Amino acid sequence: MIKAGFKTLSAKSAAQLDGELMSTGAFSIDQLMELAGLAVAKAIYKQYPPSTGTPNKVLVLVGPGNNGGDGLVAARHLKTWGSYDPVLYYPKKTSNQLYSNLVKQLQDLQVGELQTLEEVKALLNNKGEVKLIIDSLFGFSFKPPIREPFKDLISFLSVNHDKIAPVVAVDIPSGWDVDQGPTDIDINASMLISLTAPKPCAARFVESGKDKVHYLGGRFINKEIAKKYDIEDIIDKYKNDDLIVKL
Ligand SMILES: NC(=O)C1=CN([C@@H]2O[C@H](COP(=O)(O)OP(=O)(O)OC[C@H]3O[C@@H](n4cnc5c(N)ncnc54)[C@H](O)[C@@H]3O)[C@@H](O)[C@H]2O)[C@H](O)CC1
Ligand SMILES: [K+]
Repeated sequence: MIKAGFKTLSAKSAAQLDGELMSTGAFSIDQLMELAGLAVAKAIYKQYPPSTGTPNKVLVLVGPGNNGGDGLVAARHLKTWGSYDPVLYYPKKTSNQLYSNLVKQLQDLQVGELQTLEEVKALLNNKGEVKLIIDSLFGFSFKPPIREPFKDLISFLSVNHDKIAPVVAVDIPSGWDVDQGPTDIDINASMLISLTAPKPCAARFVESGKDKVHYLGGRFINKEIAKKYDIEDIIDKYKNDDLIVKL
């Protein structure tokens, strides 16, 4: 599908491609998530380079699925690089070993965690403290309408978007329909990092304002798979050793 000058992958195709990579492609989810999260951190560093002095506080909103996992990996890289200070809000944890490992790695790096939505709101109301918000709540498996506590969280971000830090959406602006785009709840992202290939809602994101910034990351598919899913044009945007590309 071509929209806004780039080819897109529907929610259904994205899930199918993901499954194919991890079956016949012989990738593990850990590998894909590491590359996806690294791309998120790299794109953030490029678009929002840290200011000197105290590490820049980044609020990482972590959802219950793999989109949340990408956020946890990105948080680790940002913390390791030293000039960012990520803090997590991860209200619906799973007991899956992959996630407990990612959380343990962050705890070992002294990455803090907020326990309640009230704490999140209080932190964001403290004007200027948080420099960036990572939206790793929902990706291509999200099905509207949104449930709590995420609805309250995104509504707060939406209502206060002109007073708080910019939101960087991982793969999908959370709350949006993957194929249709905006719903009645808008996280008001300033930047979107599409993983593997943009989904149809990315076209709506780009059209929603001239300041919207769009990156591509998650460089893990070969030419054969790109051809099968008709996304060769988008994959060809990477040059040499690029891990991310600004679209
Ligand atoms: N190949 C790739 O591109 C890779 C992408 N990655 C990332 O993974 C997500 C997709 O992950 P998945 O686990 O399939 O799902 P989500 O994270 O989107 O969310 C599922 C999660 O959310 C719950 N949920 C769904 N709808 C709602 C709702 N209306 N309200 C509340 N909760 C909802 C659902 O129950 C699940 O718990 C992709 O976008 C990329 O970011 C991989 O990291 C690497 C490979
Ligand atoms: K997201």
